[in-house]
This record gives sequence, C-alpha cells and structure tokens, in this order.
Amino acid sequence: MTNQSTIPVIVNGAAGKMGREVIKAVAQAEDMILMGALDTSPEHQGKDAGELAGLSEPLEVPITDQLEPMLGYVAGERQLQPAVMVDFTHPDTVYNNVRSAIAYGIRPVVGTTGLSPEQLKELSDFAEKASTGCLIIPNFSIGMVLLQQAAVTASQYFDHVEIIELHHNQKADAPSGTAIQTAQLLAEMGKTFNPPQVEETEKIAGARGSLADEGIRIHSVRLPGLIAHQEVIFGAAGQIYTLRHDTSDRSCYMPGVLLAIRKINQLKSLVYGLEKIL
Ligand SMILES: NC(=O)C1=CN([C@@H]2O[C@H](COP(=O)(O)OP(=O)(O)OC[C@H]3O[C@@H](n4cnc5c(N)ncnc54)[C@H](OP(=O)(O)O)[C@@H]3O)[C@@H](O)[C@H]2O)C=CC1
Ligand SMILES: O=C(O)C1=N[C@H](C(=O)O)C[C@H](O)C1
Repeated sequence: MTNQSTIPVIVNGAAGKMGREVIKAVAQAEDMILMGALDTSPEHQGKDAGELAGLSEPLEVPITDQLEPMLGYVAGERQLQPAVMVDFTHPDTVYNNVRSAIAYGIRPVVGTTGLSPEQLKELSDFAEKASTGCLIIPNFSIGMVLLQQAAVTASQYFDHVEIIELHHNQKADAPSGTAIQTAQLLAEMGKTFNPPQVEETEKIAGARGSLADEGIRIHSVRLPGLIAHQEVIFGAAGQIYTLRHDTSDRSCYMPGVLLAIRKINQLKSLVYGLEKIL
C-alpha cells in the first residue's frame, strides 16, 4: 500500500548486477515503492523489473532508458514523499545522472564508482545550492567500513602500507572506488607512508601499482571468479598486519543501500561514505 510515508524509489542501472539486487531489496521493503527502473541496455527495454530481478511476481514496472521523462514523472507525483534515485550504472554516465536527479529535486543514492575529484566537487556544490541530499558511497558493506576503521587505527603505528583490490573482470574502473577511499582515509591521518628505502626501477611499467595519496600504492587484480575483495597490508620490522574483506554475494550491500534510502531525506548536501550515516 502506498501512503505518505512510503519512499518512492527509482533504480538506475536496474538490469545490472547491482540494480537487480536493489530491485529485490526495495520490493521487499515495506516502507518503499519502486516507481521506476532505468537501464540503457537494449535487450532489456520493456521487461518487467521484478521478473528480471528474479522475483516470483511481476512488479509491473517496465525497464526504460528514458531518464528525464522518468525523473519528471516521479517528481510530479507530489502526494508522495520526495523520491530517491539509486544509481548503479557506469563511471561514464553517473555524473550526468546525478546532476539530472538533483535538478528534478530527486535525491541520489550513488553506488557507481569512478567519479573524479573534480566531478565530486562539482556535484557537491550543485547539491548544496539545490539544498538537496546526495549520498555517494563507494562501498555499502558494513564489513568494509570496519576494515577501513581498523586500517585507520593501524596507520597510527605503521608507516608502511599497500592496498590490493581484487574484482571480477567486468569491472570498468581501476583502482576500485573503495581502494581510493581507503587510501584517502589513511592519507587524512596527516603522514606520508612508505618512505623510500632504495631507489626503485620498474622493469615493467605499473609493476609497483598506482600511486595514491601520501605514498600509498594500490594494486588492482581482475579475474573471473572474483566478486569484490580488498587487502590492506601493513609492514614493519619483523611483522606483517593484514586486513582483508571478501564479498561472497552482492546481497551484502543491501542493508547499506536501504539505510541510505531511508536517511537521505534528512540531508541537504552531498555526503561521501557509508560511515557518515551509520
Ligand atoms: N558502492 C558499492 O557498494 C558498489 C558499487 N558498485 C559499482 O556500481 C556500478 C555498477 O556495477 P554493476 O552492477 O556490477 O555493473 P553492471 O554492468 O552489471 O550494471 C550496470 C547496468 O547499468 C546499465 N547502464 C550503463 N549506462 C547506463 C546509463 N547511462 N543509464 C542507465 N543504465 C546504464 C548497464 O547497461 P549495459 O550493460 O548495456 O551497459 C548495466 O545494465 C560500478 O561502478 C561498480 O563499481 C558495485 C558493487 C557495489
Ligand atoms: O565493481 C564492483 O563490483 C565493486 N565496485 C565498488 C568499488 O569500485 O569499490 C565496490 C565494490 O568493491 C564492488
């Protein structure tokens, strides 16, 4: 039943791996209603979002690639609460999706990674001006938040650290958004890591990975059979301290996604990171 407190939700990237999980989670949440399912993949146009997500009953929400008409329609449904657009699409399109949603007064909950620092700043300014909440969350799993907190604690005692992120080989961006965020959190500790011990020569370009903030290196592995995994490895004389998170099923992200949908109406600007709303 739709009522005043039901949150209208649009899922962008609805036919993708994450989009299908979000459709299921939203359909099962009593305080949400799926108002729209966007996806540009030609083979899924017009299909029922619920059936595509593997639900036993259709949701009678067809997949469409018409972003602006959908945003306009949902924004016009004034008897409902302000709507939320969940975005799990592609690094090349997420910036425009988020801008369009904010322009229509629809709050974006963004899982798509790959936004540049400049794009993040522009979206932050845009959301602030529009006084509209926007959540950008590189990783929705609670386990990753805990790993990052443990890494921040360890970084007070270790000066040497490297990050390895491992993902399925359909992933478009590297390094992962999570690895970049992890490096940023460590860099915010106000010290430079990995003081050089010798002059290094890369015999093959990229052998030492990518150099993120404050001397932290990130190594990206892409293989079929992987989902999403990350290690943060600290080293000191005579010891190694390894933190590792493994995703075995994408359902692990759903409690975080539902929490973000519920919390975003309390926000009036852009917030980055799941830890900020826990
Ligand atoms: N924050 C987090 O916790 C997580 C974030 N992610 C991120 O989410 C994003 C999506 O991941 P995933 O679901 O695995 O990717 P998929 O490729 O499985 O799904 C993306 C879907 O979006 C569609 N799409 C592409 N461009 C557009 C567009 N302009 N408008 C609407 N739909 C579009 C794709 O269609 P087509 O295939 O035809 O291009 C595809 O169906 C990635 O950036 C990934 O890194 C993933 C997991 C967790
Ligand atoms: O593409 C993925 O799968 C994932 N992307 C996010 C990232 O880039 O960090 C989150 C998680 O690692 C899964």
